[in-house]
Amino acid sequence: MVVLISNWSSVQSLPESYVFPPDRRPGTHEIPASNDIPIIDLRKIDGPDRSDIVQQIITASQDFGLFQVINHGVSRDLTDQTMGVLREFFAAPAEFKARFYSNDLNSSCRLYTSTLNYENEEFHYWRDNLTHRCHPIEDHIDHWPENPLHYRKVVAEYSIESRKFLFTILELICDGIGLETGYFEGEMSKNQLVSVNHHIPCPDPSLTLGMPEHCDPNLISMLQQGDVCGLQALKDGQWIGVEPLPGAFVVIPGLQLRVISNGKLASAVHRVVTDSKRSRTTIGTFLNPSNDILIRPADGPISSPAPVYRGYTYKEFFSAFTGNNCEAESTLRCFKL
Ligand SMILES: O=C(O)CCC(=O)C(=O)O
Ligand SMILES: [Fe+2]
Repeated sequence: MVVLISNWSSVQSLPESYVFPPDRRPGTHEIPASNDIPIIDLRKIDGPDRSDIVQQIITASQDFGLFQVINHGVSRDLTDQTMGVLREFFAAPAEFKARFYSNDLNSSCRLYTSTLNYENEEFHYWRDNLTHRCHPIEDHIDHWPENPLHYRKVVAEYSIESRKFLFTILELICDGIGLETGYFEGEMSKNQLVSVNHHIPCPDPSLTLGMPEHCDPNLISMLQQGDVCGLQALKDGQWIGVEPLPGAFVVIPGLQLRVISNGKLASAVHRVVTDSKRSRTTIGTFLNPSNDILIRPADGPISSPAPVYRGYTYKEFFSAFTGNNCEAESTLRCFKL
């Protein structure tokens, strides 16, 4: 069994297998958190300001492919409790965590380190990951950790609330790009994952990464960052830091939104750098289409004058994505008309 980094009690120097080739290292140049990343306030979503909020979301998705959301309606109590039980999970004894070790994409709960391809990868990423399948909850919850106390109850409530939040954002996007209400319901968003990244303090953040540069291949993602910096997004060829705002969610439209919007919405390229002093835990919630659903640019003005991608099943897309080393542009080229 692979050794999780969360099982290491103290690491004085970066093991060789985590040292990236020089051209792929993040380096020592400090990347500050950017004030430019749009922050969308949902407080007035039910009043006359709704159309303004819709416009802010569309502009942020076009310009950055990523934005932060405050006053999103998920209680601080719940986000804090969820972070609490997940951090306790990673602090638990190695023997307890070993029960969840798996790299099977279909398992209801899987724990692994670096990537699912640990055995064959050239170098490792500085992270452990625990992914829960969570929709419908009753199909999966019995396979989630049962410790610490209330773990299942808290993570289940979080997954329900985060799903509601993502549907609120998707409805606003529907309004903004002229799709009928409910376009993203059903098979389009059938599979939901709560994916937790945990990074222990890293002896040399300049030499390694917590997650590679990537776009999310799914429909849409949200992230609860905790309070340690690490997420960076690529904007106009430069990396910019995404500030961990207390209580905020980061939203990242996935590549499926890019295709459905006929290329009008962007999906930010992002990566995770490590921290030398503090451990970092983040909670991602991903909505994914079901494997056999047909994805294509939506009908209507959004696809005018003509669709630029052909239709495909999500299964086909995902297989092209992994076949293209999870690189967004080369994957999308396979579906360009
Ligand atoms: O942990 C983070 O800050 C980002 C995670 C992420 O990009 C992902 O899981 O796809
Ligand atoms: Fe991501």
